Amino acid sequence: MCGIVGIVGKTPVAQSLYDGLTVIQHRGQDAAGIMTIDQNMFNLRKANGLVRDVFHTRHMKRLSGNMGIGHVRYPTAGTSSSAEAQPFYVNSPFGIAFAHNGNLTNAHDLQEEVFRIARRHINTTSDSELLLNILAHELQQVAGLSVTAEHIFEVVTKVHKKIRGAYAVVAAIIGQGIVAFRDPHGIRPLALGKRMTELGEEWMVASESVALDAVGFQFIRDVSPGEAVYITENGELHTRQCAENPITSPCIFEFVYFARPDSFIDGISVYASRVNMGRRLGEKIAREWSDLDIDVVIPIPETSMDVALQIANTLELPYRQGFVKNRYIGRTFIMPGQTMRKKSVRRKLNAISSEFKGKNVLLVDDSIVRGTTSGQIIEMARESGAKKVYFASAAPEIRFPNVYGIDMPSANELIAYGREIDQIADLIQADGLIFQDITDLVEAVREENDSIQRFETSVFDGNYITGDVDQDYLERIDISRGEKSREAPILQAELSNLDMHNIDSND
Ligand SMILES: O=P(O)(O)OC[C@H]1O[C@H](OP(=O)(O)OP(=O)(O)O)[C@H](O)[C@@H]1O
Ligand SMILES: NC(=O)CC[C@H](N)C(=O)O
Ligand SMILES: [Mg+2]
Repeated sequence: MCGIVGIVGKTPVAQSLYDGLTVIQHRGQDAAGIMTIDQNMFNLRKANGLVRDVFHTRHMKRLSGNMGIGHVRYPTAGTSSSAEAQPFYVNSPFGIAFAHNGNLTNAHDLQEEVFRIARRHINTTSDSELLLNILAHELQQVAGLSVTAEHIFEVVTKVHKKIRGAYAVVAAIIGQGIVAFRDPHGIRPLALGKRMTELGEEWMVASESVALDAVGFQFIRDVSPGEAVYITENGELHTRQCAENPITSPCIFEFVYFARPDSFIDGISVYASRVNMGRRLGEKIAREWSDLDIDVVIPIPETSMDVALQIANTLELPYRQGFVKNRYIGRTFIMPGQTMRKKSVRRKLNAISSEFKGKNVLLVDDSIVRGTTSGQIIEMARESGAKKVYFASAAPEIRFPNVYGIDMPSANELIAYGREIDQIADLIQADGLIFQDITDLVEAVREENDSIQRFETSVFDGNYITGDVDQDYLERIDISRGEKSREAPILQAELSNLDMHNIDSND
């Protein structure tokens, strides 16, 4: 679920890009990068790691210039190699730096086309490098010695026709400006903001509005699904709808888990949607478990806290913090590899025994995906002396792989795949287990903006809105990206031999 930022400023932008990336760090913990443009030169720093570890003072000094883009990566295609960290770069036409959040579903077909039609070489297995080369090829076809807004809109229109899947993109074209666009379904989010300075207007795009807040940009609006935004290096804004049939269908998992609660996506407060999820799930618990003897509601930090508090309010039960989160450990779900995810749960969360001893507890999480967290947390609650442990999930059962930028390529890894609720409860050792209904989840989010008719809900119902995902496709990604394929260390080592950058991004 990577995060992207881009700024066209009047003064150096590196610090704002850095600060913007730190507040969307929750979208990707594997790699980070910033590319700026100064006097007709790109400056790049990217590497594996968190934002605070990748950029040191010496890198920040090198990232001069008033225009630039940044990325935090959560790999959902290709490998975790630093060669696939973003931004990516191509030298023609003009020189383009590029960052992408999402996942293409027709990357396989495009790969061949890029070589056959454009004679372009892709040096990684990243779908984002592919997308950059398609964009570059189309720009090459239309632009002369400079780029106009018309060129950009023509190019994005063509790109929409060629590629399928989820993409929110920002690209900086040297000597010209920054272009940003969102796929015609608007699966991944993208917000536009403005900052007034004495020297004039500065513009920023970012995956989440919270990144704009953090660096003093005022949220203007979401980039519409299918729309392209072009900001010239002088700060003129041009926008146009470039998709023939845009249908707003944002990914519902952004609201369940990915986005920060203080962000607004497509006019919806992520926080308010989570409170609604809590209310609706609380009502379901009251309806279906009226005879249950719950003493206390306890959240599983961090994302479920807003939901759990509302469940407690709805059920008129006490809400207590039974687990303490180690603030130096990030999100476990977006870590690569099941071994690392499993180990991290206990390092990340520790129980306060007194909150469990002799009590019947209702544990609340935003979602149960592989069951890594819930299984271990229930064990911890019992070790701490809980009498009974009930479990509630603010999202419905996740039974289908994700192909749009969440790393769940294989149904077999999902604990709810092929299982009924009581079988899942047995596996995680819960005394009772309840999931939100899909209609309630959708309505909880829609309550905040009922003009949105549809959400991307494939992980719950197997309905892939881009219309190009069939069983064959799912089997292919299962083989290429499933847990087994990632356990092949040779592949990783071989690929890191190809860590080549034509701009210095190292120390
Ligand atoms: O069933 P699983 O495969 O364990 O996945 C679901 C869990 O992973 C996420 O937490 P995470 O630790 O990533 O982040 P958080 O601190 O934001 O809750 C999510 O909030 C659930 O707790
Ligand atoms: N989660 C994402 O947005 C990832 C972007 C891209 N598919 C990558 O793997 O680098
Ligand atoms: Mg969690």
